[in-house]
This record gives sequence, C-alpha cells and structure tokens, in this order.
Amino acid sequence: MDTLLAVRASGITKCFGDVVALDGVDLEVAQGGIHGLVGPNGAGKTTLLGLLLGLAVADRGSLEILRTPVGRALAAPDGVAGFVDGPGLYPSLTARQNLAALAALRGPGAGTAGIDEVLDQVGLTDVADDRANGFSLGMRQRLGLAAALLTRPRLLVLDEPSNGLDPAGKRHVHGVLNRLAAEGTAVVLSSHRMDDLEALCSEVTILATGRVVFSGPLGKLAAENRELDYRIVTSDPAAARRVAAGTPGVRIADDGAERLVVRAPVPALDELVVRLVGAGVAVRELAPVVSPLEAAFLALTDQPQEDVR
Ligand SMILES: Nc1ncnc2c1ncn2[C@@H]1O[C@H](COP(=O)(O)OP(=O)(O)OP(=O)(O)O)[C@@H](O)[C@H]1O
Repeated sequence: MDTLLAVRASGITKCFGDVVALDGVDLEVAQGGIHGLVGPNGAGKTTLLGLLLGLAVADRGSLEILRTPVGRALAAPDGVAGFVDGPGLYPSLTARQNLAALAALRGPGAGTAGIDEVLDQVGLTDVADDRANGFSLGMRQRLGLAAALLTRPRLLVLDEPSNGLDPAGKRHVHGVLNRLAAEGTAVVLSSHRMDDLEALCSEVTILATGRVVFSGPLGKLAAENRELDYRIVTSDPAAARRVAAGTPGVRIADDGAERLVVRAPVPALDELVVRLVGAGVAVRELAPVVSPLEAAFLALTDQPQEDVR
C-alpha cells in the first residue's frame, strides 16, 4: 500500500513563534492522484505545501516524499517541483529565457523536458519571446507551471494554480494536470475554488487552524455529508411551499417570494418531488445551494452555509 504513496506525512507540526501553523497533520497522497488542500485563510495550506517543496522543515512529525524520508536540509526533494506564493520568475527575461535559465541552473542532464515542449503544454508558445514582466497573473501562473514541468516531476506541488486564469486557461491547466496524473505524477494543490477542486481532485484534505478536519475521496465527503440545502424552482411556488411544509423530513430553510429553499436528507427530497408532481406542480430546477464539498467545508470549518450566488 505504502509503495503507492507519493507523500506520507504523519503528525506534522510547524510553528512560527507562537503561531501554530500546522498541528499534528497527517497526509497521504497517492501516486498518480490529484489531491486538493482546502481551508480558510491561515489554515496552514501554504505552510504544508512549503514543507513538501523543501522550503521549510517541520518542527515535529515525519515526512516521506516519493518513499524517501525528508531530512532537516532545506532543499527540494528529488522528483518534486512546484511553487508557493506565486512562481519565482525573472521579470526582465522572456518566457523562453526564464525556462532556459532554470534549466541551466539545474545543470546538464538533470532530467529536463524540452523548453518548447513545456511552453506548448501550458499554451504559451505564442508569447515565448515576450518578457515575463508584461505577463498577466494567469500567464505567470502558466509559466510557473511550465518551469515545474521542465523537471518532469513525480510530485507536483502548486499553491492556488488557478489564480488569475481565465476559463480557457483554467481548462488548459486542468488538462495538463489530468494528463500528468494519468501518467503517474502525483499533484498536490491548494485552492479556494470548490468548483476547481471538485473538477480536478480525486481526494481532498480540509484544514482548519492547522488541523486536518477531513481527508479522503470526494465521494466519501459527499456520502458522509449531512443534510444539504436545495433550491427548488417550480411552476407554482405557493403550492410547492404548501407541499414542502407537509412533507416529513423536509424543512423550509428560506421561502422568499422568489425562491424556495429546503433542507432535507435525500430520501425526504425524493418524497417531496413525488408529492409535487402528484399535486400537479412541475419541478423546473432542483439543485444544492452549495456543492457537497462546499457544504462540508463550511460545516467542518464552522462557517455558515449561505447562498452566496
Ligand atoms: N513565515 C511566517 N512567519 C510567521 N507566521 C507565518 C509564516 N508563514 C505562515 N505563518 C502563519 O501560519 C498560519 C498558516 O499560514 P498559511 O500561509 O500556511 O495559511 P494558508 O492556509 O495558506 O492561508 P491562505 O489561504 O490565506 O493562503 C497563519 O497564521 C500565518 O499567519
């Protein structure tokens, strides 16, 4: 089982003075999996990613990366690449020159992929000879990803890689990450975007104030999740409200003039739909107000579940 793990962290604690950034964190990342880190601001995500990249060492606990125990030295473990707090780039160099400089720093024969190849992978071929200081945030993110891909990493670590990406750029980057994972690279990324995490990740770890409050497959999170709020749009809102009020297990969470929101477990929701249809009320839309991941995130990190849309 362990042979399939790219990361095995156990009881990791990291303090900055009096601040406990990570408090006994366990993390397992499967080889070939895309693992999402999510948590409120200050939860410890960047600190944990920094440990994986060898930018800092833990105060306590054990960390094994690609089956090698991590020591006390500050250095990227072999086979690991990525960035935290935005990619480090040379602003006055072009995209191509940035990658050439990084490849030169790593020395000849350091297992690098071709510069043109990685520029193409991240969709920057057309701007390869433009200076990085003219790049948008999304383009810098993509160039940072290209720099990481140069080393053909077996563990890719990315802090909020979707920041600044437009929808097409995001789809492009998702495609790159999915392909890498299919080829066996493990990817660990943080994001505040639940839709990104749901689209990309096979597993997620939810951190709150330095502690793991959930870690595992997204499916497990959905299965474990308690009742969700659902928005219902029907052909007859007044009748729908009456039917919902009389359906066992269904609670009306919000019944403003424009909408009906109910909180219910799935079987009670099924019963409500059957009753609505039986009463001649057409159901035009039925969807969770927030996704299972977002609902779990809000519940496990003690934040109210609200419809923010
Ligand atoms: N170099 C540092 N010096 C002092 N405190 C730090 C340092 N790095 C992180 N911290 C503190 O550690 C805690 C965790 O920070 P971290 O940046 O890991 O959180 P995060 O989950 O990445 O937050 P965000 O979502 O805002 O990026 C915070 O309280 C932060 O202030």
